[in-house]
Amino acid sequence: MELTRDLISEYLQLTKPRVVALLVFCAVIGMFLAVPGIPPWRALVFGTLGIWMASGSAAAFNHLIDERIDKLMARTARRPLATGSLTPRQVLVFAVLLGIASMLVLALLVNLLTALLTFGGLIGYALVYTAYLKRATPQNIVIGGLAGAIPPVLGWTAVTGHLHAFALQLCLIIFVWTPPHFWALAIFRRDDYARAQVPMLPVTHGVAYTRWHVLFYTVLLVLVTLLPALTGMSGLIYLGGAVVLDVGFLYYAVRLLNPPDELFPMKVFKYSIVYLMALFAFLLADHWLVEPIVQQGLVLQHLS
Ligand code: HEM
Ligand SMILES: CC(C)=CCC/C(C)=C/CC/C(C)=C/COP(=O)(O)OP(=O)(O)O
Repeated sequence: MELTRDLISEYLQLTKPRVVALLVFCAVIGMFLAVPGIPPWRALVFGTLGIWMASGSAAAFNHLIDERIDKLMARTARRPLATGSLTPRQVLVFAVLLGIASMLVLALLVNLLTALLTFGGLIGYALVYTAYLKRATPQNIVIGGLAGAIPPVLGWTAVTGHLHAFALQLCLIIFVWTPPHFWALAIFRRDDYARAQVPMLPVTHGVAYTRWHVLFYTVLLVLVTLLPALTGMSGLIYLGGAVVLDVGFLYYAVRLLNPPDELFPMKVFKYSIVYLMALFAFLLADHWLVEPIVQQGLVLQHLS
């Protein structure tokens, strides 16, 4: 019994459950923003399940491909492959089965476009980012970030069956958010990356250079997060929330140039996660709270 529980927890760890939880949260918000009211239950349930399984499969492939690196880094040394509690064969079988199951769910129970785009995300993260970019260039996470940014688009297409510029705005937000999210952590963990010879920006170009990059992308992020309000996708509730969150991120990014202590980059990293979660929650709150008022207004206009 104890053994089974341990085994389940090892397999669960392969799916990077906390990262994937935020990815899926962003996808679900994409679903809600795509239509007025509650999206059809089929897209909601099977779309969420399929995107969750595909992301978990991509994460398991990442464990498999990164076994050597993960063993060398303190942050990842306790992962199932690094400790030997699972074999590469077990991880491969798990990743392939989860990937196939996700494609079947999405293609048969949601729609083909969502299945294809999700497959793109899976390949983008597991192969393009992990197997190639991560080892090849310090711009790895900028380009590879596209795979992690796609979930709101997947949510949107799961509900509507087609792409929309509004969904691409959400993708752009996560895309630009990824560099400050990751480089803040990479500054703190630079010795890990140096030991494993992974060419992350703080290792190849130094910490000072990376701090300025965090600030540059944070400024870009502030501008990009204004887009939903400027294009009429979202209203004042979103804008108010985004501005407050943006001021917070700018504060952290500027302070990172002269950090008060060694741990400060981790505070920036943690803030980035709260930031994205809250930003997407504001998108949903705005959509839900404003939409009935707009509809009521339209009805009143129609009656008068
Ligand atoms: C190429 C893109 C990305 C890179 C390189 C990256 C990198 C990382 C790394 C190295 C960690 C630490 C993980 C750990 O210690 O287990 C992490 C944590 C995290 N990332 Fe990212 N990330 C990326 C994209 C994303 C995206 C798109 C999301 C969600 C939308 C996300 C959400 C999170 C969350 C929630 C955590 C905290 C996990 C925990 O507390 O265990 N990341 N990220
Ligand atoms: C289908 C679909 C939408 C796929 C999503 C892919 C996915 C799980 C993206 C998460 C990004 C992430 C955790 C990158 C870190 O990898 P890393 O290897 O740099 O970090 P590590 O050192 O912690 O393994």
